[in-house]
Amino acid sequence: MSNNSSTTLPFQAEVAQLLHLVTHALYSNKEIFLRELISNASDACDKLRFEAINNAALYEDAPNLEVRVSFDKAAKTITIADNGIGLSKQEAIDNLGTIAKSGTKDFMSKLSGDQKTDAQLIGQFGVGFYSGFIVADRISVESRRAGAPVNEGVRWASTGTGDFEVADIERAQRGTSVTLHLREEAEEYLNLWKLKSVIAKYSDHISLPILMEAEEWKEGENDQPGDMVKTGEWEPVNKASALWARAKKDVTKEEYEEFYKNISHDFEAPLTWSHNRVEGSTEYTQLLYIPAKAPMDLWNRDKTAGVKLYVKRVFIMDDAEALMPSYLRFVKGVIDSSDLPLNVSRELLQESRDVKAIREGSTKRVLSMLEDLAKKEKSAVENAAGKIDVGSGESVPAPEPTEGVTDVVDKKTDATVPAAEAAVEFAGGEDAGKYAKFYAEFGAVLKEGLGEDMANSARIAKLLRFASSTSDTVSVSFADYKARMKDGQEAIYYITADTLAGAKNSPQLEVFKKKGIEVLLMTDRVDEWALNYLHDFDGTPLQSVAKGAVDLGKLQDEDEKKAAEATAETFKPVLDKLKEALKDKASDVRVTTRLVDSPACLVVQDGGMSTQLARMLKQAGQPAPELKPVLEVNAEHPLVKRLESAAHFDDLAHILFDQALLAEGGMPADPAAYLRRVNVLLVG
Ligand SMILES: Nc1ncnc2c1ncn2[C@@H]1O[C@H](COP(=O)(O)OP(=O)(O)OP(=O)(O)O)[C@@H](O)[C@H]1O
Repeated sequence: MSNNSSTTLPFQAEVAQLLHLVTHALYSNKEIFLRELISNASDACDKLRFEAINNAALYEDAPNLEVRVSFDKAAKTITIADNGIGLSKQEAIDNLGTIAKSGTKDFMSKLSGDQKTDAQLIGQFGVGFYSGFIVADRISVESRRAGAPVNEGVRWASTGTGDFEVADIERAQRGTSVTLHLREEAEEYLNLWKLKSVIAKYSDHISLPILMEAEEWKEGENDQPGDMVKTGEWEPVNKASALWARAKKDVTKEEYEEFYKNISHDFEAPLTWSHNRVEGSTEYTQLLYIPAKAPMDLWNRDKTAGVKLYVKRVFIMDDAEALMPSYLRFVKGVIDSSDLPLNVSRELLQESRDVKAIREGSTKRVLSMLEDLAKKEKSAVENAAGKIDVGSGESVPAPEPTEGVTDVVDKKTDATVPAAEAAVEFAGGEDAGKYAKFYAEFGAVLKEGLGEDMANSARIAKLLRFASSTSDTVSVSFADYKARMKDGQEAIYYITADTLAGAKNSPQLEVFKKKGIEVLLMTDRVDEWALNYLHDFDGTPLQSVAKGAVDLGKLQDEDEKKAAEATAETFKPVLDKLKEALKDKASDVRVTTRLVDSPACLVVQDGGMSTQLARMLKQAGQPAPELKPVLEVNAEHPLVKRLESAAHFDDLAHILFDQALLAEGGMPADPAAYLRRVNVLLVG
């Protein structure tokens, strides 16, 4: 293609769709365009700095990286220019005409047409460059990639409708300048003060200098009114120091929150954060945030990373798994190491012992943040209940000594205050309810840690919360449960089911209810899998009430046991007949004491896969073993008693089995046969 020739290309379909939405849904939040474009400019400078580690020539004759924001009142334009890595023509076509993000289709399908919820979603998705079209009806970009010849510049222009134009240009400066031709409604931004205040609000933490041309007042001549005129001097308008590198006392709550919004694309403030300088064999600064809301791609395995690794302020990578285990994939933030080598490949870094140490340290830090939130919540609840437990060390234990960690300055989430003081401070304060909020959003993800992070599984177990037969809200910890255990109770009992109602009304629970024994109700899909990895809590075994024979240990009195054995004996002939009738479905049939109101239930062998998990695997198209559960019958139940003299023994036997299956949310293997049998009995 010869110089100056211009080509028109269509946007990828998703871009065209997104552009339409962006301009409409984000209109009430239009000033974010400046944040997005400055953030791109800063990323481009980070990329140059990284590439220049091995190729200093890329700096050409301009080693000072910076972003310049300017405006032209007469032409009604704003320009954001950087001297970063720049774009080649092909990169401009690829990056400014398509959306390369994974999960784009999924995201598009979630949009509802409701502006408010869509705005939230789009915000999370990160519209980046395209946000310019909220305020501009035309954008032109001029760029040259660092190191490329002057005649390999590119101009990209679009009105943000169906297509864009690209042309070859000559461009002396490396880097990119983005010029927004403002819509009439956005002309308020043609004002130094306005632009400065938006930059201060959103981009103060950007570590590069953001420069604007200074203005001064000039008196009018010949009776003309005076005006502000540009002086030709460029002045920094941001603090230009990486926020995480500043001392805690110099960073306000608002700045921390704004930085979070910037790196996460979240509209909502985070629940909490922790900012520390870690000293020891590996030295680094960590600024880690817990979001208040789950992103829509929380379940997307190859989602974009939340934690970025810098080495001495140079952005290196955001490989999620290398920095944070997958069960903490909701964490956002920055880690800046002062002693990792800068000039090694990303692949090598992922293998590095230092990176592993950083990952371990950061995992521990996140767990302490969560423990902290949980403690604050507990003391708030206790105080609300009038149990002021100041400084007992119970509600707010002293912070664990973390070797080699120095607090950068004062406290935020890091409990550097003595326990007693902390308990008073937390009582019912703004932290009340935060852990519950966290748990509702991310509890199911956290549970994956039981299987994924054995080293921390005891800490993770303490952070888990469940509903129980005495509490519908997901608020019961294993420790709460243990504190309420009955004298002589030897296990923590739980049941897994698809729904809370299913769990609560499960026949397996009947004897526990009768005896007033609490049972934890687990309804997350991940529970069954995660619980496989947790055999006990603090020395007390965990026991599924749907597995193995019911064993209430010392809670079952001798008389009951004797009576049950006697019933089993007299009932033996019926049991044998039942076994024979159900030999294809049940691995065994036995009399149980676990039922009170129901005639029968299904259990699996101890250590076996539950019927619920097998069902889930099947639904997910995974191979699942054909399970033959044990049918347990309640010999006191009238329906079971009728078996002895039943004319339709076989039908009744199958009905008992299928009903037990239905009661736990399963489906008879042959529903039509089930109905036929019920009908035979109804008319008979
Ligand atoms: N000033 C710039 N200099 C160089 N490349 C840029 C610049 N602005 C954008 N780009 C390129 O265009 C791509 C798309 O930008 P866009 O803002 O849409 O998304 P992003 O920055 O990748 O993602 P996000 O905004 O979610 O962080 C960028 O990844 C980058 O490659």
